[in-house]
Amino acid sequence: GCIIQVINPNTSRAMTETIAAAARSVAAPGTKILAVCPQEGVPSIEGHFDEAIAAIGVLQQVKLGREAGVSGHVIACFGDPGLLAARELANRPVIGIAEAAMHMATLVATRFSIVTTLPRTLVIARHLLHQYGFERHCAALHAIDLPVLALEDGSGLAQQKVREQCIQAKQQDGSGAIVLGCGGMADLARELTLELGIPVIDGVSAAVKMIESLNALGLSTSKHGDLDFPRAKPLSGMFGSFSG
Ligand SMILES: O=C(O)C[C@H]1NC(=O)NC1=O
Repeated sequence: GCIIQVINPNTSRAMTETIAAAARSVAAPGTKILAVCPQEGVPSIEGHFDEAIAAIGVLQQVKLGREAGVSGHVIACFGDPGLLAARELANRPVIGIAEAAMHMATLVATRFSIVTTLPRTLVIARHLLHQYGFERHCAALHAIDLPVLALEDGSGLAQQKVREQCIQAKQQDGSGAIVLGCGGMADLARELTLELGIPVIDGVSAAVKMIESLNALGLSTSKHGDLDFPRAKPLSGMFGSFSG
């Protein structure tokens, strides 16, 4: 069996549990999910500053996962923070939930919509569409205009807003699939797919199955070229723990 490390880059334990449950719901019988989050950092990731802080925690967790011998790593935040840096550190596959969900959407529809949290994070999704080459596949992006942790406040308001945005996207965007733009929405995909009759895709579960596929194909992060391990050099202060 194999172990897949699923990293919630924010420090919200409730969201880590939501993410872990989504990962476990699709994991193959022989796959163990190791759900983690950084010891220190940001409680939610809602912009460029938060992403920069969260990326350090992602790298610390990837290093721990590599030392524990995990068979792959999932970065369970829709901004995929630290993705390429993590691939330099890792010897196994590293997949972000945004790229995973976007890839899956292109396999079932010619165009997809994205539903995320705060309007200010729409630009992050746009940057990823450009980076991954999916701009022409994305018909529209929507935000529920609630903070990320509203998904964990127990009121159900954020979940209702996600549902409303998905219904609007299905009716207005001309897209055949919808990508959920937050790790905290991971538990909503199955029910929304059934209720709305359109593929609603969660990147956490998509990424877990992609890691299992890469493992089954004997494929892992290429260490030939720019994703080779970082060049050795003395790292000072808090970064010393990355040395060696
Ligand atoms: O960008 C967002 O809205 C969602 C993103 N932030 C976060 O803390 N986890 C996420 O998936």
